[in-house]
Amino acid sequence: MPKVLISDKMDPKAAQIFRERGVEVDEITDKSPEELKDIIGRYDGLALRSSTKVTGDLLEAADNMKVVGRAGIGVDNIDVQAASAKGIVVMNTPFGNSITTAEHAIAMMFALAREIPQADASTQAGKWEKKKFMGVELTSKTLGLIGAGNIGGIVADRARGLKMKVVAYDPFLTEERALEMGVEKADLDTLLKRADFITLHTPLTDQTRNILSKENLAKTKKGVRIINCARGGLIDEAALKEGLDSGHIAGAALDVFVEEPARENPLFGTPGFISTPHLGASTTEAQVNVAIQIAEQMSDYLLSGGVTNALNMPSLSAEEAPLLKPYMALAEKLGSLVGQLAQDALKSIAIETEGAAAELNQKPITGAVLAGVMRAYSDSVNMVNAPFLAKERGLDVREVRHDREGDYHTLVRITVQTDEGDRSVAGTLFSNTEPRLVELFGIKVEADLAGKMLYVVNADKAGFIGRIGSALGEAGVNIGTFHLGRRATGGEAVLLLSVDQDITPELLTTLRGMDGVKTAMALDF
Ligand SMILES: NC(=O)c1ccc[n+]([C@@H]2O[C@H](COP(=O)([O-])OP(=O)(O)OC[C@H]3O[C@@H](n4cnc5c(N)ncnc54)[C@H](O)[C@@H]3O)[C@@H](O)[C@H]2O)c1
Ligand SMILES: O=C(O)CC[C@@H](O)C(=O)O
Repeated sequence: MPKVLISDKMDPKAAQIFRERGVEVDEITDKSPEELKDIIGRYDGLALRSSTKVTGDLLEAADNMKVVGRAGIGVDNIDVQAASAKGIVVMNTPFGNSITTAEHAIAMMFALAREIPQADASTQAGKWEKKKFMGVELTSKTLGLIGAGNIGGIVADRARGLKMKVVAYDPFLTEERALEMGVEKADLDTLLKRADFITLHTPLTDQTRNILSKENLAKTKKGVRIINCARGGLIDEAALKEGLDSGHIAGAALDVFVEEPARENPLFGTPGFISTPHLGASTTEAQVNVAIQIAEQMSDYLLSGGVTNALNMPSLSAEEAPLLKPYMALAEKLGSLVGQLAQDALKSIAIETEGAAAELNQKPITGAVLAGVMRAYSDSVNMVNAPFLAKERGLDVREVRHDREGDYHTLVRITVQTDEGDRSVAGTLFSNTEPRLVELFGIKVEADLAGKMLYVVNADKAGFIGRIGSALGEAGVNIGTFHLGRRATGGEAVLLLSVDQDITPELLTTLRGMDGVKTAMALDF
């Protein structure tokens, strides 16, 4: 009988379902990382919320682990890459707590507008300070929505019901979807300039970390009120405190913090600041939803191999799995490359297969491409829900099979339509197992997409490669592999380098300033 550990406080329904389905279950919460490491080897599955940190170090000791299940949305407490490397499926419950979290953001907005926590504390202290608490109305105010996915969409809907105007910034939001949501699509600077309230609903990624930086906070309207019920790290907390202290920011409500549990924080006690201890998902309804869903999904996988809402694996039958596995790795890498490189809202994606690839079930390949593309924008996307999300957001997805064999015995090509035109990448499998990029925006290359990489587009000029090498060397960045391609001698050339250290924003600025460089970007696979 498979054995599961529930390591965070979870609704009792989860344990009940595991037992009813024939899975043995232990509920052991509040263990230190060392204590957890000592016992993790006994379990086939780990069910958790946000407290347990599933690090590479913990997974090293998880010798029998087959599935890690997050009863919730964000998986930033799970090292998905390390789990995948160990063949452990990671699942989440992408929709179970969305309404609850959206309602928490709206509650925080009301609390800020009317200073309810402060007025409550003052009244209960016997002060009756009627003149002190002069609020603002929400009606007719502009709500700036950063991140217009599941939760952002529900917040927008509720805010419109409150007669607010909603302006949304989300690179993945199409005009059509914005229209359907009744929101105005805007760039970040416009949103910052116009919003009376700003609410954040993005995952924490390299692109969203400090999205409300000191510089961006300075661009906001005087008297703005800010809500974060998504992830700590989206706002520069020190800059937020400065803004509150100076009076530029009238109020801020945080449910999430850079360091959690946030037992101490410089923001505590700042006038205009209110907080909750990561309660976004904490309602009876949401906790029952996510507990039931995760226990059912994990039991299915452990008992019959059925896969639902996995972040690192598509739904597959037992016969297809071995044939499709290398193609899905290729498809996800190509999708991830396109997602990282295309910085505009994508309008359409065409997934073409040639040769051996065209003989296979296209759905898992498409799912893997879409999951790769959208992982740059969302951490709740997976190979199962990616096609559904793409459709919901108005993204046109086309699958084209070509019977002909081209230069390669098997090929997957992805073409995306962006505001800047069509862009296409293609890859093949070496020895039928090893994914390789063979074409990048029309330029022939040959590269493995893995780990940290640097992408540079430059004018093909003598001495350029030496200068790039020196710039990386001076920054202490070691080059692992070096791939080069060009359209024509002296024309546009691309460099794809795998590197051992992080490409810092400072290094990117240096590279972008070099003579001949048109684009320089850090990529991660
Ligand atoms: N406080 C809580 O308890 C709680 C509960 C549930 C979810 N969350 C968090 O809320 C966040 C959103 O959840 P969701 O279900 O709406 O996710 P989602 O994937 O449906 O939506 C995220 C949206 O962010 C957008 N986005 C990505 N990068 C962006 C960028 N650079 N700028 C602007 N937008 C960007 C995506 O395109 C997507 O539309 C997640 O991080 C999740 O972990 C917190
Ligand atoms: O489990 C929780 O309480 C928080 C969950 C939330 O952060 C999520 O990402 O789903």
